[in-house]
Amino acid sequence: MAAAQVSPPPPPPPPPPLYLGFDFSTQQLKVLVIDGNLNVLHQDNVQFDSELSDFRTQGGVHIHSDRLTVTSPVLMWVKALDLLLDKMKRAGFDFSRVRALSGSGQQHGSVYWKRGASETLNQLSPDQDLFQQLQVCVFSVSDSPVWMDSSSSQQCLDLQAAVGGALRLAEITGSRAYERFTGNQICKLRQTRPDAYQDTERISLVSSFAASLFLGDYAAIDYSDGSGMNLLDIRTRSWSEVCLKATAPHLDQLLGAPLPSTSVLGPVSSYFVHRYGFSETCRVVAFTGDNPASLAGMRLQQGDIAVSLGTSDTVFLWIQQPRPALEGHVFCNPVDWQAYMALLCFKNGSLTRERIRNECAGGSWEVFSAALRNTPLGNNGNIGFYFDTMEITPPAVGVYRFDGDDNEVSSLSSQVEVRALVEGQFLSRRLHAESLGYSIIPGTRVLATGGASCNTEILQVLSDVFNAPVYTIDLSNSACLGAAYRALHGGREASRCSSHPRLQTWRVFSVRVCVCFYTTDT
Ligand SMILES: Nc1ncnc2c1ncn2[C@@H]1O[C@H](COP(=O)(O)OP(=O)(O)O)[C@@H](O)[C@H]1O
Ligand SMILES: O=C(CO)[C@@H](O)[C@H](O)COP(=O)(O)O
Repeated sequence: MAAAQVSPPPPPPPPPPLYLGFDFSTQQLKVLVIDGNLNVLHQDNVQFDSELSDFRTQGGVHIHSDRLTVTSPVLMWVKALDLLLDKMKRAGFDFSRVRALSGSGQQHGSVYWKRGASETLNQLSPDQDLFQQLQVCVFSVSDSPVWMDSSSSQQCLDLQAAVGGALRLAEITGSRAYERFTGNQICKLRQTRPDAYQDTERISLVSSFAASLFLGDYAAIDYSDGSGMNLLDIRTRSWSEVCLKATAPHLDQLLGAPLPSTSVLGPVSSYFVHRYGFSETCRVVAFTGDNPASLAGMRLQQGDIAVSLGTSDTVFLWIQQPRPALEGHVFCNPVDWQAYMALLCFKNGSLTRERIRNECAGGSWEVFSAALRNTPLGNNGNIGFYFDTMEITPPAVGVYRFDGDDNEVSSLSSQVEVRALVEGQFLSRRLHAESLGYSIIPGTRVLATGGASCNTEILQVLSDVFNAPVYTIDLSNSACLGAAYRALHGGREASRCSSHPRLQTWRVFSVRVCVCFYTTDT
């Protein structure tokens, strides 16, 4: 008699796919993992100063002796990626489940690939880490200029003169000439280091540099981060001939063609497949700037104002039509290619708060927060404006303190100084936003993110000064989250859908008392 046929049990379903978002920001490299239901499953980071101390950065950068030039070692970013992926591997992370990855980078910074570098990128051996293979002969400039740099004033003046003035430049590129914007940095490099420039075969932004590592090939610059270069025509979304010509000959060949921020660039390079076990089908979605990625991560809606408290403080919002001005920036929108985002950037943000914390609160955020709790809203009229380094908005430097009678004073008591700083910072964010026409009206939501947004006392001051409720989500690195969302949606419009579950997790800080606003010219 024939034995009864027992069919084997069905194979277990494959584990659900995952999506990675990276953020190459000023002080650290971060990663965040989500599943297809947008649940955050894992987060990790590498701090540049402490975990890569051989590079001797402070706050992720080197400030040069002229106090204007600010750079970061490009190999530090490469080594940070080795370290982060090794940490994840050691923690047992299953890279084979990653269906797509994307990322963001601090805006405006530039990376210069040496002639022949693309071959090295194409032929990476999985037996060695990226740092070992990229440390020689791959970068023509080892110290990348970053967003904190303000050493290209002459190049800014020249560019504005060449295109017909500051407002004309703003009409084309979304911004008047700014020192940190990449085109002016490229122009300065060409003039001051012609040999290094001649030896360059490709120029990337920090975001497209990071995407290139994953792709094993040069990644395109996306429209949104490309808007921070003073080179892209934000309406035609192509390089502006007049700006290119004024910056460097044949620059378009060094930059490659820009692409929509939602582009899928291709599969991850075989290096990552063999070294970490990524699937060959894992896709790399275009990387973008950290502020554009935050806009995606915070799911900004029309009328919302986002305040990012990272290394820089930024204020940004989603806009439908560009209205470039002499202050602030208009970038192409990273989520909806027909829309735009407006942004103001303040250089003296977290690092200035850290200085005052060190001087007035013994280096403790807890003591700093207690000072905010123990001082009254409005600070009895005491106020301060702290521009430790040349500010971007407004272009000013120095520390200015005023007492309740509006007299300039040289010092304030510790607790009063803490409140004077934070109120002064947020007052400036509000005044500059309003002077550009961003209205804070009943119903406006202020959405806070970035490292300092974990501090509830700071958020309370933000709410009081903006006279509006401030919302946060339960994690402060919205750039990473936005990058993971962008990976998940793989360039699809769906990333704009408003019925997002994370909206349920916003926490609100409400206005305590209607603030009596200061009158000041700053
Ligand atoms: N508890 C806190 N209170 C205020 N600020 C904080 C707190 N924790 C971290 N920060 C600030 O967050 C900053 C880093 O923010 P983050 O968004 O991670 O920066 P970036 O993305 O630019 O590297 C630090 O410089 C620090 O001053
Ligand atoms: O220059 C700008 C925006 O224009 C900065 O916001 C940089 O993008 C750096 O971002 P963080 O590291 O401070 O988040």
